[in-house]
Amino acid sequence: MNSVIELKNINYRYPLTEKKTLMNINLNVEQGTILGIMGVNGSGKTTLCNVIRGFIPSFYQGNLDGEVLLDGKPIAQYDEAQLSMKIGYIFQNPFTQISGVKDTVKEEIGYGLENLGKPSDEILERVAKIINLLELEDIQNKNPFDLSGGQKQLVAIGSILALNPEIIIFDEPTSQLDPAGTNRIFKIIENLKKDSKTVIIVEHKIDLMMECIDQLLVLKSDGTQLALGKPEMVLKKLLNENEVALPTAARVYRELVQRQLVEKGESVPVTRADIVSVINKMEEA
Ligand SMILES: Nc1ncnc2c1ncn2[C@@H]1O[C@H](COP(=O)(O)OP(=O)(O)OP(=O)(O)O)[C@@H](O)[C@H]1O
Repeated sequence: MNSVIELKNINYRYPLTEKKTLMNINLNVEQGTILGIMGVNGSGKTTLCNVIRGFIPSFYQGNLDGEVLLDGKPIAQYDEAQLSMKIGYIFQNPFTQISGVKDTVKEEIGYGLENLGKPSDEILERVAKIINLLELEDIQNKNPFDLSGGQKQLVAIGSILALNPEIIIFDEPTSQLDPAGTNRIFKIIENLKKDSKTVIIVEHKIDLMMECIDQLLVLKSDGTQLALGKPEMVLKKLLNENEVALPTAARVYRELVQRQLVEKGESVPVTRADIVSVINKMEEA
């Protein structure tokens, strides 16, 4: 498999701050896989996304050490236009993503394509597809500023998906969404993987995140890397730490092990199906 994103020994300090926000981060994301990032508030998840997108150091400045490679090439060798086409970034705050220059949701979703100079029939076709995918039919003619927070978040996601980037970074994409909207986004993420897209997701709804990720990175509160790897192995490590909250499957498993109802195995259940299978086996025994 091709390594799409590689971070080698990343250390970063924001301007005018004394403490580094990220320390010794090493990461490798293969094409068509989903990386989940977990960590408490302020552990550096958004900062890390900004490093991968190249906003650090170009926009935020500060001191960045280490290497960021995209498709094996240093990120500094890509210009901003190339990066914006290659990597879609869905910001934590959807309000910052709305362009402010379009009067309707459908125009807003097509705005990025328009900037790329795509022909209008292609824009119309792609926008219609996105509206259908995100179920935005009822609000497609509304002004983006007249939308609720959750609706704005869906429009912001739609604007990025319309551009069809190879890599998509979702920084807390469901923070404003109700359960139906949240499920829609996770379905879309699974479909992106089927389309061989590479996805990075930061999400506090960890149970849902566990259902779709291939690799899990956990940041410590001091900005260092606590664990990276297959979720079942990372969660095994987290069982003995109090650094972050565990997903439900792992918490239930830890309780069952502590009560000596199941024997501790090589890996830890990650998904709902995993823990159901542990419980079924326990009942059979
Ligand atoms: N522009 C900035 N200048 C200086 N420090 C910053 C800046 N942006 C973020 N920080 C600091 O960097 C640290 C990491 O912030 P970051 O937003 O990356 O964390 P996070 O893990 O994404 O948090 P959350 O879960 O709350 O979104 C925090 O201590 C924050 O105060």
